[in-house]
Amino acid sequence: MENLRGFLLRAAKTTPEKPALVERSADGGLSTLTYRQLEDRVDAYAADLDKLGLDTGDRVVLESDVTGCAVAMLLACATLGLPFIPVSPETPAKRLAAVLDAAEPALFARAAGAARAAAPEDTAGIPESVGLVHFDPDGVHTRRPPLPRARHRRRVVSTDTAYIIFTSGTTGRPKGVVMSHRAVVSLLSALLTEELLTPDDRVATTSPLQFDFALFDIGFALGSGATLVPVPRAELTWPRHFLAFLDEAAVTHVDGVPSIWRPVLRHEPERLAELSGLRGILFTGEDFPLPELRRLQRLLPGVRITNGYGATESMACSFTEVPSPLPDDLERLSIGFPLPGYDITLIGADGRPVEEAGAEGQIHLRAPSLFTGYWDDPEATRAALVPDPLDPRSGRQVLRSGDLACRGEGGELYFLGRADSQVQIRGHRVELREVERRLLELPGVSAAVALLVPQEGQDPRLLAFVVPGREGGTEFDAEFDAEFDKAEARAFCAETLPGYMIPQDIRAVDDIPLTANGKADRAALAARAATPS
Ligand SMILES: Nc1ncnc2c1ncn2[C@@H]1O[C@H](COS(=O)(=O)NC(=O)C[C@H](N)c2ccccc2)[C@@H](O)[C@H]1O
Repeated sequence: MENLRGFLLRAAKTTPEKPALVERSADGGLSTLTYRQLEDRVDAYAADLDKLGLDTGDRVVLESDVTGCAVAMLLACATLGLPFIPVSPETPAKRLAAVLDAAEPALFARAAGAARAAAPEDTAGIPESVGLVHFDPDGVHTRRPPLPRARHRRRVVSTDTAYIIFTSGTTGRPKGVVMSHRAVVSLLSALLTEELLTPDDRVATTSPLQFDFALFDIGFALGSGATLVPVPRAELTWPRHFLAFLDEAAVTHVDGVPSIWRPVLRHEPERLAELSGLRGILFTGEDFPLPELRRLQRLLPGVRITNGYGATESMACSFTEVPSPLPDDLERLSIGFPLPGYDITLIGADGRPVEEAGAEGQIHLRAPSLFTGYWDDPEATRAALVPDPLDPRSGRQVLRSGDLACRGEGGELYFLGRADSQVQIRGHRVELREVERRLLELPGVSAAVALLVPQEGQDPRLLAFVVPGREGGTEFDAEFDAEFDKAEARAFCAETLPGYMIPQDIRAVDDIPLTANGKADRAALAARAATPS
């Protein structure tokens, strides 16, 4: 029976004494949780939760960083058929309120020791109707029991909801991506065939629990019988501490979005090169700027770098090894081919399948891990889960991804950007990623973001921000800013881009503001752009 708990705790039967998690302990050392200890904690939590009288399908908001207790709590929820909704302790109160309002959970489970748990009225922001518990290595502690409810306890089946990830939908109302046990287990099982991990691997995970990259890492590591090593946020943001932690925990793999490497590449390239035990790096979520990727490869020759592509609505769909070394003339990374048992059709603007190489189409995904739908939003669901364009009468649905792609000569896929990021300037379609790619070819630039800032009654302004990154990097070298010649940069763009795609303003910045999940925060850049440079 496909259930997240069964799949993630398989190793408890075969190698119970192996470490499932290695994490920073309160005394500053490292603590280990074996698969048996993890399973015992899952069962203890499940017994405590069961006493609260929740019903199959009742939602549990799980507020925590990625820790052994959080993994045990989400597996306890999976055991009882309680969909969990992961949120980070840093989630702003307003956003948390929006998620609680949409999800109407029965219970709020807060990691003891988290900042908000220490607050005097830590029930603030949690509606009276929602129960509140704290959890720690000793168990689940009830602060406020959930309201009594009619119970229709039933068996948990594989199509039941394992979790709901609320993404900050562009419209402001958070969209809840509902994922079933079967969907998650099928993705993780398909991934096992890629043999990216062995049971001896120690996988550092760097994403917040609210990002499905963290849930993927938990499933990827534990499903492989390997060891999960959560990197504390406080240590992730300091390059020296980050590298020291990876070394101390003898990490063999590091999973994270591209931006986690920017500070390390700039401030500690030498120490990075000394990481001896590293075998693999996996990134996802957005393009990895090629200048930074080349430097990472040069510093870590022999480390396999994998480009994971996909959306929360299917968790993932392709994993492609980055060529090593990257050919000098390589312009963009491929997102390769879908996992075994997955299939992608590119659909053109005319609604017909795109066959020829180089032609652009929207990714439509056939997969066993498609999401159930958006929580309480049938309209958004219908827009994303559409009839199979190749077989409309079959009743089968495919994910209309919103991503554009084309195929190379060998059939491999290239991500071309979001369909909704197609922007128009003076009636011309602007491909923001084309602008970014050209800026990345400018000597001394290591990252670039292009964006359109709408203007009242006028054409929107095309702006760009670039991050300096010399070989061997140093602090934000002031002379870069002084010498960074905007006119020269614009002329450089003009050599290959049509006039309407040349940024009207290009600014050198020390860093790119990031979203909670570590992606470039274009909204923050647009706001920054509004202030005179
Ligand atoms: N490798 C990429 N290059 C370039 N743009 C990308 C890429 N992976 C996504 N994206 C973009 O990010 C969107 C999905 O964003 S998301 O729903 O927050 N999901 C993720 O970012 C992570 C994803 N669920 C995942 C988790 C774990 C393993 C693999 C993939 C995609 O539609 C793409 O636009």
